[in-house]
Amino acid sequence: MNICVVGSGYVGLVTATCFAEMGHSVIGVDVDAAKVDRLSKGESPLYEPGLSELLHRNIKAGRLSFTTDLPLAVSRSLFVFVAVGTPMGADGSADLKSVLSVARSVALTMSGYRVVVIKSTVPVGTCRLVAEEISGVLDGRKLEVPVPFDVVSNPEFLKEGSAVNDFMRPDRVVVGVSNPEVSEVMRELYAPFLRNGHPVIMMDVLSSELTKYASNSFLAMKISFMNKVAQICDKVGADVMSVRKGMGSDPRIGLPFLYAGVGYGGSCFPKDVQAFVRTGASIGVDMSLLEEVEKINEQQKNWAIQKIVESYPDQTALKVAIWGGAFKPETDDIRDAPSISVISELLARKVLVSLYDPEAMSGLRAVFPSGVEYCENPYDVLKDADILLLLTEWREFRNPDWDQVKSLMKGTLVLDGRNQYEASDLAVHGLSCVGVGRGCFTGQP
Ligand SMILES: NC(=O)C1=CN([C@@H]2O[C@H](COP(=O)(O)OP(=O)(O)OC[C@H]3O[C@@H](n4cnc5c(N)ncnc54)[C@H](O)[C@@H]3O)[C@@H](O)[C@H]2O)C=CC1
Ligand SMILES: O=C(O)[C@H]1O[C@H](OP(=O)(O)OP(=O)(O)OC[C@H]2O[C@@H](n3ccc(=O)[nH]c3=O)[C@H](O)[C@@H]2O)[C@H](O)[C@@H](O)[C@@H]1O
Repeated sequence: MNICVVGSGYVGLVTATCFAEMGHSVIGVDVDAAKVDRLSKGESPLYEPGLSELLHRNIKAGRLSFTTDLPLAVSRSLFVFVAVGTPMGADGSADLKSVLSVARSVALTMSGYRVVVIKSTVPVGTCRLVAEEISGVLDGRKLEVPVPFDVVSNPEFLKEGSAVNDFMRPDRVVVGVSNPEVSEVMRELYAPFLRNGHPVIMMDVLSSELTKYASNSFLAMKISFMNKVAQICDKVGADVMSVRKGMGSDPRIGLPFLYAGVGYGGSCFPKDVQAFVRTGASIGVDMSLLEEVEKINEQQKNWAIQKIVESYPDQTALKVAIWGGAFKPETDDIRDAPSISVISELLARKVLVSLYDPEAMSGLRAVFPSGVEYCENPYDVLKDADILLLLTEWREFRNPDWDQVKSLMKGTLVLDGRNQYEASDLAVHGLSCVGVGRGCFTGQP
């Protein structure tokens, strides 16, 4: 089938590449000419495991191309996937400027039936707005025979760092349609991705739009809940990792997404929780539950600073070495990463900061061009550091050479913001480890 995907960011680029991998003819569109230029040469502008290889293969096979020319792409495609950004607006609601501007351009271009698929995360009711925008523009053109079209909601659930795998093997695909005839083509499109029995869940458009916000908000709520449990654990001397196991083994609760840490970040949870709160407010539904989720997350981002101040009330000439700056492992994305608030606060306190991250350093350099010493490997950051602070649980930080760590550092404190280490293991090497929600835990059952 002929598909165009508008927006070539984390979602759009993965969507375009994976559809091409399934044999479709795909055109990726973006307004950013420099991005399109790099993509046309087969260079991925973002780090996502497995993506570069698929990108190369499909460009070479002639199934995938990129352009800034939206009319050209729409003229050649039956499906127009919209995967542009929906950033947080000034009042916390989702900014739909890009989505609606794409809708208008599509309307001005399409000469025959098109399926416009909204993949961007958009508030409930947006597909209706998109359809109105398209019809309005069509009316403006006073066509004698109106061009038929369908607007479909197809929220995306991929996670950064495993985006290709999530798209190629989704747990489920949610599709919201207002015209039952379009369900069949959507099922056909996704069938090759769902060979393992996972379903395409068909529903009405409003429920589909809502499913996306309900899912992200629920996941954010699980994390904030565990961060609250971790605060209790710290006070009473319990271990949040044991509590997680005990709770999560109940299948009604489940183990995933119960990790306490330095707070959730990324381009989606923070903005989607806020947007969902705004949706509630706009229709008179009290969303204080989610306001609390957000408040707990903001507090949690301060965890490292609190621990540093407790151990070093005077921070004169203090040096903190940081491992990891990306908002999670396997990505170069630093949007709303907890590292940004931690580093800002450390610099405001005149603390010396050194940092290593395998993929996110160029992004962090743009945010903190001075004040942070960037190092090319995890051990260089440790020279004369008083504290080692783990903010992102990259695999390469899992089993470091603790003797080397100890010999390079001036101090002995390891702040484990992702609960990757056992205090008793580090004690053997002369290091004291403080985790999240296991601060008082001695390692003795
Ligand atoms: N990043 C993620 O893991 C996920 C994101 N989403 C949602 O998908 C949407 C896109 O997110 P990302 O891919 O992360 O954003 P992104 O910021 O990485 O990419 C958006 C792209 O759209 C382009 N763009 C903006 N306006 C355009 C226009 N008028 N015409 C053509 N291109 C345009 C931008 O230049 C950019 O390359 C958002 O609504 C987000 O909430 C959904 C699931 C996962
Ligand atoms: O809409 C989106 O953009 C996406 O948002 C999240 O995906 P993503 O933000 O890429 O990454 P996650 O793995 O969900 O992690 C988000 C944040 O939560 C943190 N987290 C995650 C899990 C956990 O148990 N504890 C925890 O603190 C991570 O460190 C990270 O900062 C969702 O998991 C995806 O399903 C969704 O498609």
